[in-house]
Amino acid sequence: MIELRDVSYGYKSDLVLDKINFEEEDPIITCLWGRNGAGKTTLMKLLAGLNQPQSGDISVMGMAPYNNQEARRNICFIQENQPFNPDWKVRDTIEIAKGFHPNWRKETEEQLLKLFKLPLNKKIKALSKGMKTSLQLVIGLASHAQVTILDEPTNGLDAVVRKQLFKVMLESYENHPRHILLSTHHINEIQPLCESIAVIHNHKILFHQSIDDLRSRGILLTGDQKVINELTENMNILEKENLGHMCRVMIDDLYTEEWKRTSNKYNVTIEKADLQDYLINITNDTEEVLA
Ligand SMILES: Nc1ncnc2c1ncn2[C@@H]1O[C@H](COP(=O)(O)OP(=O)(O)OP(=O)(O)O)[C@@H](O)[C@H]1O
Repeated sequence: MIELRDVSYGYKSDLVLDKINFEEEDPIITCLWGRNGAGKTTLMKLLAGLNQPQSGDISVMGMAPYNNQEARRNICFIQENQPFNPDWKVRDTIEIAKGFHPNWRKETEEQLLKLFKLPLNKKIKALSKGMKTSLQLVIGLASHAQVTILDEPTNGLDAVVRKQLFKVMLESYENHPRHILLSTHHINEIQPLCESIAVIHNHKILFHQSIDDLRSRGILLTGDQKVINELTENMNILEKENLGHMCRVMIDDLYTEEWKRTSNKYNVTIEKADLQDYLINITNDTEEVLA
């Protein structure tokens, strides 16, 4: 459905994406995770055909998206600050968006409008941040575009609405599978939705894998420093904190039954590391983490 081959892109002399490769063959919900400025929006704009790669090839449903109206009919890209006309009403904005998306589904539109309680007669400039995000989501999801790209889709939404939104999004995806790419830097809230995750770091796709596999990575061990040092020798230590003669470390390994047995044997406490903390640590290039 989407494919990027050796794609590079930068702004003036700043390289953002360096010969990246990324592919999703089937309908799937993918989370694109990266730290601030990692290049998530840049990648999304390339996929949406708003920018042209400086080298490499992009294919969306078999077509290069840049400057290609036919390819763009398959794509709905909702940016973080969607440039809606501030003087349009919510109702008009939805009507105009409909014209760009041949797969538009009225029932998804109505379901989401009800969920968000959006005031149809209000002008864009009079909407709160959460209302603007809600409007973007109505368009993004009701478009039923084969490739739906949502940049930071939950900004400004409260916890209750976010939960309901995820339910609607999953139902809509299950009834009408399509590729949904969501960017975030808060994986914990979005991970129940996603089947795969791609992490951008240092201009590259650091990894792209199933979210289930990622969930089992990252272990926290707490215990006597000497014992922990021996247990973790030659391991990739992501974080270390000394607490008197005790210490607590995060290691990059699978949280397995074997690790549980080992920690029990050596009187060391073992916990599964929080996913967001794990991602932050594996994308932390500063030396002090390991001090
Ligand atoms: N129009 C632009 N002109 C110049 N530099 C830009 C432009 N847009 C983005 N950049 C730079 O490109 C890099 C990647 O930005 P991008 O917005 O793609 O990252 P991001 O992962 O979406 O970040 P965030 O999570 O903070 O939204 C950053 O260093 C940013 O400053």
